[in-house]
Amino acid sequence: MVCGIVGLGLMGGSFGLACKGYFDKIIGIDHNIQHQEDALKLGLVDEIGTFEDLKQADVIVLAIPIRGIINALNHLSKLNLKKDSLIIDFGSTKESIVNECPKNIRKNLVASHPMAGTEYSGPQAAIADLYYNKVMVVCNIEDSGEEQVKRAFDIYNYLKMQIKIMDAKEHDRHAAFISHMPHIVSFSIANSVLKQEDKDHIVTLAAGGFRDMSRLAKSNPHMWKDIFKENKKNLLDSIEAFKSELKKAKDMIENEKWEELEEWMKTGNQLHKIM
Ligand SMILES: NC(=O)C1=CN([C@@H]2O[C@H](COP(=O)(O)OP(=O)(O)OC[C@H]3O[C@@H](n4cnc5c(N)ncnc54)[C@H](O)[C@@H]3O)[C@@H](O)[C@H]2O)C=CC1
Ligand SMILES: O=C(O)C(=O)Cc1ccc(O)cc1
Repeated sequence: MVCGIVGLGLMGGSFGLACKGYFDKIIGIDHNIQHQEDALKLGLVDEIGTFEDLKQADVIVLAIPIRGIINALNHLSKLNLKKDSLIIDFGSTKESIVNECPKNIRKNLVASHPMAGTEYSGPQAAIADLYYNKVMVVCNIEDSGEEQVKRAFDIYNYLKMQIKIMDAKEHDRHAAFISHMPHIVSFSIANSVLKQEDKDHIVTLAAGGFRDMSRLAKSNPHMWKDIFKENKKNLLDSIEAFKSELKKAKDMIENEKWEELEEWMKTGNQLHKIM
């Protein structure tokens, strides 16, 4: 079986590494020549190709930013793909992808979101066990072909992933609160500390907590701009919810409601009991 991976960065590269034993051949496509060379050197794919080569692919993986995925789907809809080929996308939002997928290839697409990743990007960031034991959210499977869903699930099982089925609109709402807003908060922490503090004090006083809270601020701004743009409405709601908690904390501190503040923190302690 032949696989074509579009986007040889963290997600596409890691998929290539992990699926070596599943496919007979993996063709990699990337618009960045350096990334093509790195992907070959790192053994993420067997060869570098073009969109035309995807005509021979049984499985096509789109691991590029969301608008790029939608453009690629439009491009694929005009190619003479194998009849039952499976197209998987790894976009972090799902509603625009399922809504804007051209009708003639909608059955080929199994819209997926791996709840796995890191703050690093590019082929050098690829790791073989990125997907191992992680959740793969699959959206609106009723619009995908039966054969395609079966094949996608077989690949996810091969990767030892836990499959969860979700409606795309609901997925985007939940992802805004649980994944996207925390990234905004981390960037806000990084920017506010950079404005207030100098390098020496940051290095001296950065303990584990600060490193944990600011880790996501290392993430790729280009990729995240796309995610925030696609999920604008839900993201704004999640920022409002966060602002309201921050204001509550500020008011309790200002008015010296220390007992109330302690209770509020005890509520926050509950989160990690369910994860
Ligand atoms: N980074 C993460 O932790 C996660 C990312 N995702 C999603 O996966 C997708 C890929 O993300 P990453 O692998 O992290 O990004 P990345 O930046 O590491 O890799 C993307 C690769 O695609 C190439 N590329 C971009 N646009 C292209 C195009 N139009 N045609 C050909 N090549 C193109 C880039 O040169 C780069 O090599 C994004 O949609 C992202 O939202 C999903 C889950 C986790
Ligand atoms: O680095 C982390 O902890 C992440 O949260 C990575 C991540 C980024 C984007 C996604 O859509 C899913 C996971």
